This record gives sequence, structure tokens and C-alpha cells, in this order.
Amino acid sequence: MSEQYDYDLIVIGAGPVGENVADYAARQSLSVAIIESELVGGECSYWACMPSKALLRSGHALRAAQRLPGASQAITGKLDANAVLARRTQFTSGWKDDGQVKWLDSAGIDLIRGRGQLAGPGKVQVGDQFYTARAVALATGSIPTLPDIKGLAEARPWGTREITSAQQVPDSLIVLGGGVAGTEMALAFASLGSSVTLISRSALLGREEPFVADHVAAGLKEAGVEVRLGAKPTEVHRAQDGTVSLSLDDGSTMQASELVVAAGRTPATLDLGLEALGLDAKLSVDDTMLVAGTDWLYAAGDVNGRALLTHQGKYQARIAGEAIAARLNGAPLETGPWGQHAATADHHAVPRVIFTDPEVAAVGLTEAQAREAGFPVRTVAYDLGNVAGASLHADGYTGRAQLVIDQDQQVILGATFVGQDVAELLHAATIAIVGSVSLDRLWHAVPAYPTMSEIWLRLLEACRQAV
Ligand SMILES: Cc1cc2nc3c(=O)[nH]c(=O)nc-3n(C[C@H](O)[C@H](O)[C@H](O)COP(=O)(O)OP(=O)(O)OC[C@H]3O[C@@H](n4cnc5c(N)ncnc54)[C@H](O)[C@@H]3O)c2cc1C
Ligand SMILES: NC(=O)c1ccc[n+]([C@@H]2O[C@H](COP(=O)([O-])OP(=O)(O)OC[C@H]3O[C@@H](n4cnc5c(N)ncnc54)[C@H](O)[C@@H]3O)[C@@H](O)[C@H]2O)c1
Repeated sequence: MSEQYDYDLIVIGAGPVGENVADYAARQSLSVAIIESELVGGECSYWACMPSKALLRSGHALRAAQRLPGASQAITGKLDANAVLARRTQFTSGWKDDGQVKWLDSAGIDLIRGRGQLAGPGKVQVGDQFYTARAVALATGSIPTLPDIKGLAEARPWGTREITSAQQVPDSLIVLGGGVAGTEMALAFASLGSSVTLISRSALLGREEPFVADHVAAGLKEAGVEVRLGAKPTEVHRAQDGTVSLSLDDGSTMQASELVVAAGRTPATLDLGLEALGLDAKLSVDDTMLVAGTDWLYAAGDVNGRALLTHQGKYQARIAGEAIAARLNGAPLETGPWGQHAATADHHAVPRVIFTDPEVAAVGLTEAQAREAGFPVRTVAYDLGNVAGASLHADGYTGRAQLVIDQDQQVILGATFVGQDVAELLHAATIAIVGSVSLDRLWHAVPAYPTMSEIWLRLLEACRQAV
């Protein structure tokens, strides 16, 4: 490190992504500080991935047992909501970050508590303190979007923070937003005993293959969720007793003890000082996560808007941490496609899992995206319920899988699985896409009998038949 800088690298935001940028840079002998205004560990650890999955898991286990004769007879009650909430709280460490702070310490990363703001190239302000570094990485995450609906802000609705940290299960709940967070939380709270209505202005999970929506809507209805599609709220009001009422554009109204808004998220770039540096609030980064128009500023994770997912942000963080270190250490960079310092997978193979019941697991392009990108596309699909492993897994198993294939190259561009417990099927598809494994070679990847992975054999047979 040059004498004139406090650090080689300052990272703003200590969520999963900031932690990993800092870690990967520190492992390459850079001196690193990380700035955090709330809890070290970020949204994912305390108000997003971990608590939401903990809230969902017990319901999944109960329904799985209910689908198995013998096991179902052993179920004599319903979920113990308080026990589920307590397990959720354990996963958030009671919203305390001591463990994560200890880890930062062990990794040799300095923690600066407070809100960071850029004060010039390589200069960061926290309160009335200024710190300098040869490079700065933004990992400030994203903030929830509040739709412009009359009375909504005044009604103080819950967001994903409040629902994932709820201390009690509301008697009734309206969930606004049919995306990933809305569908997951509707299911979690219906399983915990709340009477849930899910309002979506369009089909559920609109970024995935269209067949996904039908399966997930059916699963939600089976779990007791009232799903209202094509419904647009026009006004919201909270009464003195706390009850929330919602008016819809078809003239109907509904009431619930609580309203949760899950209507998407926006990169957290406000108040970072970008404008004063002549930088656009909508950050544009290259595949090393370097912000366009700078040679010192990086942005990884939700804040760059590429893929609002922890695993993909952490992948960007590993790439960015090593690219920053290579640049500062004067080492050569490998920035070509699939090089050590290029987040190439962001463009081809982003895995997504939606933890509803049925689960959704998808990677790469949907059929519509592949066609839009100009690929010569063919799709093959198969009913997962007809696979021996799936029918053993649960009685009455329903599900579907689809591959999107590049007809010229004979490789997979995208894969989608929907069904109980399909998440673990996904990584095989990710490997096939990242490795551009040809369909002819995949034919030799024999799935074990009787596992759900035999869906691969059925899909490959369908590929051969469909030519
Ligand atoms: C309900 C819900 C469930 C989710 N479930 C999953 C899931 O199952 N799997 C998955 O992959 N993704 C999931 N996500 C998405 C995931 O939470 C995000 O992609 C992930 O948290 C992004 O990590 P990040 O480090 O970029 O940002 P964050 O986790 O948001 O961390 C950013 C950190 O920066 C801090 N910060 C912000 N501004 C400043 C500043 N100016 N100065 C100092 N500190 C600052 C914040 O306090 C925060 O700690 C979920 C999201 C939600 C809302
Ligand atoms: N399992 C997971 O990996 C997981 C779980 C939850 C969240 N997340 C991530 O967190 C991010 C945020 O989740 P999310 O569900 O809030 O976003 P989302 O983009 O998945 O869904 C937002 C939903 O809100 C609706 N909406 C938007 N504006 C609206 C308006 N004005 N009125 C009514 N409806 C409106 C959209 O049509 C969409 O259905 C997502 O990008 C997702 O990747 C991931």
C-alpha cells in the first residue's frame, strides 16, 4: 500500500457481497476496510434469504410427510408457529452480528460502523471522518420499491423486513406482489396459520417460463392462499384498530390484520455521492465489476442491478475481489469470457430457486429470452410426475421440466424444473450450460435409478425424438 492511502480497498456495505469482496481482496494481501451502517451480514442474513427460508422449511417438511401414506398417519397436529418463529430467530442470531464481526476480525478486515458516502475518487466519508483507498467497492444492496397507490405509505404496510422478522403470525394477511418474495411469504404465512390473500397485477413469477405460474398458483391454493390475479389496488386505508382495507379496481374491497408489500427492489445508490462525481445513479459495470468511467470504483451484488440474488452477487464479489487485487498488485488479468477475472456466468447461467411448494428451479434463458436474443430455439418438456423417482418421492407428484436448446450448437441455453424438492436438480443444468456440454455428450451422463434426476434421461430422449 502506498503511504498516502489509509487502505488499499474500502468496501461500502457489509452484506454477503461486501464481505466476499473484502475477503477475496484481503486474501491477496490487500489492506481492507469495510463500512456498515446496520448489521454486518446484510439483508440476506437478517431480513431476506435466511429467515424467509427458515419460515418456509417446516411447512415443506409437514406437507412432504402428508403426501406419504404411513408418514401422514403419524401427523396428529398442525405446525407449531411459535417454534417455527423461534427457529427463524436462531438463524438470524437474534438480529445480532457479533459472529460476523468476529469473522471480519479473523480475516484481518477493519470494520468501520456508519454510513459511507463517496467524497471524491478513492475518498470515503463516514460521519465527519474521511478515509482514502486506492480502490472503493460499492456493495450497498437494494431497497424495496413502494408502489404509488393512494394511502399506501400512510397505511404503514409491512415490507419483507417486517414479515421475515414478525414476532407473531397475523390472523389475516394481504400480500401485494406476485413475484418471488410475495409467493414465498404467502406460502410461509398460510402454512403458519394466517388467512392469506395474494394480489398480483399479472401472472405469478412473470420472469420465469409461463408454465411455472400455473403450478405455483395451484400449490398456493392447495395451501389455502387465495390468489387474485389481474387485480390492481386503487386505495389503502388503515383503521384505528390496525385493520388494513384495500380497494381494488374491480370495485371490490378486502380487509386483513396486515398488508405486506413485495413489489420489487431498486439498487441502493441514493446518497452515495455518485452524482457529485459525475456518475449515473444507475451503475454500469464491466465483467470485473469496474464502474464505467472510473479506474478505481467497483460495484457488486444487488447494487449493480445485474442479478438480485445472494449467490450471484457473491460470485461477482469473488471476481471483483481478485480483479481489484490483481490490478493493485500489477498482476495480469484474465478478463476474456470465462476468465478468472470476468463474471461471464451473469450473462449465461444465473441459477434461481423459488422456495414455494412446488419449488421452482431455473437457470439460463427462458424460451422467450432465447428467442429474443436470436438463438435458433427448440424446447423439450416432460411431466416430472411420470419419473419413477418422483412418484416414489411423493404420492400424486406433479411437476414439469423444460430445456431450451440452441438447435445449431446442440447445447442447453436454459432449464426450468417445477415440482416438490426440485432445487437440487438445478446444479446439473448449470454445469451443462457453463460447460457448453453437447446433448450427445450429456447422453452419456447416466442418472441413477430411481432418482428424480432421471428427468434428464427423459428430456434427452425427447430431444432425440423431436428432431
Ligand atoms: C425476502 C427476501 C428473500 C430473499 N431470498 C433469497 C434467497 O433465498 N436466495 C438468494 O440468493 N437471494 C435471496 N434474496 C435476495 C438477497 O437478499 C440479495 O440478493 C442479497 O442480500 C444481496 O446482497 P448484497 O450484499 O448485495 O446486499 P445486502 O444484503 O442488501 O447488503 C448491503 C449492506 O450494505 C449496507 N449499506 C447500504 N448502504 C450503506 C452505506 N451507504 N454505508 C454503509 N453501509 C451501507 C446495508 O446496511 C447492508 O448491510 C432475497 C431477498 C428478499 C427481500
Ligand atoms: N428465493 C430467492 O432467491 C428470492 C426470494 C425472495 C426475493 N428474492 C430476490 O429479491 C428481489 C425482490 O423480490 P420481489 O418479490 O420483491 O421482486 P420481484 O421482482 O420478484 O416481484 C415483484 C412483483 O411485484 C409486482 N409489482 C411491481 N410493481 C407493482 C405495483 N406498482 N403494483 C402491484 N404490483 C407490482 C410485480 O408485477 C412482481 O410480480 C427479487 O429480484 C428476487 O430475485 C429472491
